[in-house]
Amino acid sequence: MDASWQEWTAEDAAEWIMEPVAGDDKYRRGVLGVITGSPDYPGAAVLGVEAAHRAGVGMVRFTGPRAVRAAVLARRPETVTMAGRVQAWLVGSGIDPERRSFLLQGDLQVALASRVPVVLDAGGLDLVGTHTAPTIITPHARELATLLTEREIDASEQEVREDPAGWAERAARELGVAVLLKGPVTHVCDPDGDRYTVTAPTHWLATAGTGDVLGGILGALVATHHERLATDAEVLTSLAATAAYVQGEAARLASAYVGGGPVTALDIAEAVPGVIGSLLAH
Ligand SMILES: NC(=O)C1=CN([C@@H]2O[C@H](COP(=O)(O)OP(=O)(O)OC[C@H]3O[C@@H](n4cnc5c(N)ncnc54)[C@H](OP(=O)(O)O)[C@@H]3O)[C@@H](O)[C@H]2O)[C@@H](O)CC1
Ligand SMILES: Nc1ncnc2c1ncn2[C@@H]1O[C@H](COP(=O)(O)OP(=O)(O)O)[C@@H](O)[C@H]1O
Repeated sequence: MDASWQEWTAEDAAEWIMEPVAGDDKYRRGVLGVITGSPDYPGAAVLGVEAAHRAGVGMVRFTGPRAVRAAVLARRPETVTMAGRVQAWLVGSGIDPERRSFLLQGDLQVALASRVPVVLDAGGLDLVGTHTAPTIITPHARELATLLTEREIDASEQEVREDPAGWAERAARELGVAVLLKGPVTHVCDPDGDRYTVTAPTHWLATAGTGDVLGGILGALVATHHERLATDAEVLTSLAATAAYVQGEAARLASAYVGGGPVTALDIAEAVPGVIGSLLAH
């Protein structure tokens, strides 16, 4: 690996966990707006919302089709489905970009016009460049290749897998946003030259829905750091590296709990509070 990439450590991550203080309430802590899931992929919405709650956000406001809302509320009744002000957005997990409904297009326009920081995942990746708010994209190799090819930068999934550092940097430069490129080693960078890696501590992470969980953790961290982000958008990369670190450690912890056995995405979300607790004790 290129020596200019810095591996993110527990000490680094511990600096980016916002602990509540006496003067806080749910709004001061930060509200995350979530537009994820679809009738085809309701589970992605459930997983992201679960992870955001577990990562310690003030509130989650969820927007989505009725059946998806019902699934989210069945798992996490703490979620608010009434529209209102938010401090950050998580958009795209479990959404098919080819099948965005009229209603969804309207919700996306409102979200992206609000100028608060945005995490774009999966079916929201093509929205990059349509708004001016601080933005981080969270593709895996195939999604990054597709996104770049759509912007007339030819890239194949194989090429991205072979040189994730190079393609993550190129994407950040060409698209003008922060990039978290998922993989066994996750690469996080931005156009200003911040470059961090997070090496997954277990390969059990390679299972359906763990990326949706990562989106929820990152959304929560972005929402809880909204005040800092208002003056310093560059910290998006530190928050993203922290999210990947927390996700990886949660997977390790969940797997250790079953003697090194397999974990599901929901197991990982449920292990997030334990990881955050140990980071705070650091
Ligand atoms: N619980 C949920 O709701 C979950 C929801 N999720 C949500 O799903 C959405 C899509 O995410 P993704 O990563 O699958 O997207 P994408 O890059 O388009 O991949 C498609 C490519 O994979 C390939 N392929 C398919 N099957 C294959 C096979 N058996 N073996 C080998 N290849 C196979 C397929 O190839 P094809 O079959 O077309 O030849 C195509 O190239 C996204 O919104 C995400 O958030 C996920 O997080 C999971 C949990
Ligand atoms: N071989 C691997 N070892 C460890 N972690 C992996 C491996 N492959 C993928 N990951 C991680 O698993 C997660 C998968 O996310 P993603 O590809 O978005 O899947 P999904 O869409 O099913 O949620 C990412 O956080 C990625 O970094």
